[in-house]
Amino acid sequence: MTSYPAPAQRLVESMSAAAAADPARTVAFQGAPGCNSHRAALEMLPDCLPLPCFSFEDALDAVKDGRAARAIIPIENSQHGRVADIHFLLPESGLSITGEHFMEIHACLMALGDGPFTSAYSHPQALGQSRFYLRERGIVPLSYADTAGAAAFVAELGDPAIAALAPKIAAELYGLKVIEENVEDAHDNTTRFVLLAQQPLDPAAITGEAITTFVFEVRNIPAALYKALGGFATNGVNMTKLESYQKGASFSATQFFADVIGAPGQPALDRALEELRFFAKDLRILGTYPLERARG
Ligand SMILES: O=C(O)C(=O)Cc1ccccc1
Repeated sequence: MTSYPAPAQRLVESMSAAAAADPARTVAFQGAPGCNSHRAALEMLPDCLPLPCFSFEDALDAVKDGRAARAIIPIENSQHGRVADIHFLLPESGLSITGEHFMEIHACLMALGDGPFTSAYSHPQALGQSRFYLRERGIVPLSYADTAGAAAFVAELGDPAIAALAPKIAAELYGLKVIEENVEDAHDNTTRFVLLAQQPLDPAAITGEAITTFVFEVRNIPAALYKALGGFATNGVNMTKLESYQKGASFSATQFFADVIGAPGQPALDRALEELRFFAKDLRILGTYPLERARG
C-alpha cells in the first residue's frame, strides 16, 4: 500500500528497493522515513535495512511473506500507555517476539512558517505525549498515521500555519523548519519496542536474563484471574506487565497480555504456566527474548 505524502515517496521507494535486495537484513517498521520506529530499528540493529510500511498490518505482512526477516513495533510508552491495536494484532499475526528495545522519544514542533500555528499533525501517541504543550498554545492536535509522515504531509499541504510533531530528522528530510525541540511533556518519555520474527528464539539459547510475553483468556467469574495468577506468586515469578482487554461483544471473557521475568524450561516459570493453563484458556506464548532493561 502506498499512501505516503509525495515528499516521502521517493525515500520510501529507495529504501524499499534496498530492502528487496536483502530480506535477511530487512526490518519492517510502520511509518515514513524518519519516524520513531525507523530510528529505533537503526538504534537496535545498526546494520539493518529498514523497510517503511504504511500500516502495522503491512509491516507484519512483510515478515509473514518473507520480504523482511523482522519487524520493529512500538508497544507501550511511559507517558501515554499502550500503543493502540498492537495487543490485538500481535497475537493474531502468528509472529514471535524475539527482542525488546527501549528508546527515549523527543518531539520537535516543525512547520513551513514561523507561527503562530492553528493545528499540529502527528501520531496519536506523540500528540498524547505533548498534550499540555499543545493545549497551552492553543494548537489543535490532529492525528496522522505516524510522526514523520505527518511532517511530510505538512510539507505537502504548504500551509505555514499548520505544524507537525516529529523527530528532528523529519524536518531535514521533508524541508520543514524546526520551531522548538523537546516539546514532549516529560523529558524521560520512553517507548518500548518489540522485534518480531517468523520463528521464536530458543529460550535455552538466551544467555543472561530473559523475559517471556504471553496472552491468555479467563472467563469473567469471581476470582478467575486470582486463581490463574496464583502460580506466579507461589513460585516467585516476577510479573512486570499485565493488561486486559475485552474480546468480542459479549463481555463474558477477558484477554490478558502479560510479561514475566524468566524463560520456559526454568522450573519456577514452568510450574506457574502449568497452573495458569489449568485456570485459563487459550494460553499463547508470544516469545521469550533477552531482557534489555532490568525491571524493578
Ligand atoms: O509515528 C512514529 O514516529 C512511530 O514510530 C510511532 C511512535 C510514535 C510516538 C512514540 C513512539 C512511536
